Amino acid sequence: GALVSMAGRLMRRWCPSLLQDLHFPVVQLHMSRTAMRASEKDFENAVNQLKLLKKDPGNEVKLKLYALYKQATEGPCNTPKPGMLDFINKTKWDAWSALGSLPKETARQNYVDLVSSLSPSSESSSQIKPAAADEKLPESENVVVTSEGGITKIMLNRPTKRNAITTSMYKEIIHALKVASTDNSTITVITGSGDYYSSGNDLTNFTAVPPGEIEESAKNAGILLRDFVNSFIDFPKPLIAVVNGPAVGIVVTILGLFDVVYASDRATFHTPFSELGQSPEGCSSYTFPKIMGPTKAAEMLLFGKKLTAREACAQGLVTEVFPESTFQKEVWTRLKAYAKLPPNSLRISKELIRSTEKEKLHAINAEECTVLQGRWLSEECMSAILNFISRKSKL
Ligand SMILES: CCCC/C=C/CC(=O)SCCNC(=O)CCNC(=O)[C@H](O)C(C)(C)COP(=O)(O)OP(=O)(O)OC[C@H]1O[C@@H](n2cnc3c(N)ncnc32)[C@H](O)[C@@H]1OP(=O)(O)O
Repeated sequence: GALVSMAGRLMRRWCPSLLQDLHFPVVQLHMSRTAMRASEKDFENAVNQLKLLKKDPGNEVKLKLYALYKQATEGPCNTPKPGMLDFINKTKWDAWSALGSLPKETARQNYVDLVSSLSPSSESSSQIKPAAADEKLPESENVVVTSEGGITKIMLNRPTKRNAITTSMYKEIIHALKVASTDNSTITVITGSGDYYSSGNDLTNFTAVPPGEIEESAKNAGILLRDFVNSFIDFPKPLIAVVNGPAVGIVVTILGLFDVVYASDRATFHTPFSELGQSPEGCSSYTFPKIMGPTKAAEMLLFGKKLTAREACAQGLVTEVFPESTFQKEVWTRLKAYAKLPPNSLRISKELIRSTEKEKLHAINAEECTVLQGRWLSEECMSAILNFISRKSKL
């Protein structure tokens, strides 16, 4: 105990030197610029952007940046572990080593994402604005955003297509979450209109691609998906899914990133990736085994087992199930009460609950998107999508 407390005191005393040390990667990056590949341009920009930061991001973030930088430029940590009393170098080594075999490209991307989350616009939005009059946010036809009584509601509104998510809807949801993260609401809710919560990715997103542009299109879809999932990972306020009916694919996988999930007893939860020649996304390859255990997760993610709302609740994916007849009334009564809680307290508590996982989730998201990008170009996936379009297959 005495040793630990002495170590703590020393660590605090040595903190300034830790901060100075962590500037080292910036200098080294410029020396090794010639070794960069094309996609490293963003990385270089991020390093420059970091130098413009007005606010010190704190030791924890600097340590993450250090580790990501080392992983991105040198790969996995294989240098000898510094001695117990070499606190600073040991802390840095631990952070780098914790990234395990994270691919260099993913580390680079995570570095860029982390720096962009520290940009001046994020800095200025770290505080909730004081309560103001309820406001109506700009609406689009397929994603309807309203804000009232401390609740921002993002409603998927394409019921004739079972609320399938088009490319522009992904962008609209990203935008809606960005606005909601700094508006005067306390909580944010995502729900669907009509009978379905959502049938997931619109399978025609991939069919209007001219020949010769398929690879480029898969790459763009990978970037869009990564940004979409990142906006859930980083969302700072309580995020609640009101699952009004069946849910398929991406809208199921991202549930592991929500704080609370309420479901009607009519809802089902289906992730038919293998059937579609695809692979899990939305960080579900990590969150599902963590939430429900690896064998239950495998049944869903590998074999596409569809869960009822009650089964999903028993597995921990859903918080509570309500009878369809009283679902809307009960859920919204509860949410209205939650929205009266102190917003800053909710935000700070969410940060405590989620912050330790954030970096890992970003890494998993990037990896899942890379894998999925490859899957979209596969024969298995293309023929599954063609089957759906030509109505030979339905889930
Ligand atoms: C860029 C990021 C990519 C992220 C990747 C995410 C992966 C996933 O989300 S995988 C999941 C993809 N979703 C599906 O495979 C669902 C496919 N849909 C169905 O199997 C069925 O439509 C249904 C079981 C959801 C509903 O069946 P139901 O009999 O009630 O209705 P339908 O007559 O089939 O559909 C009505 C209407 O809606 C269109 N539609 C439904 N789902 C989709 C969809 N996912 N993509 C595109 N269109 C969809 C369906 O074609 C019908 O349209 P028409 O009335 O014009 O024929």
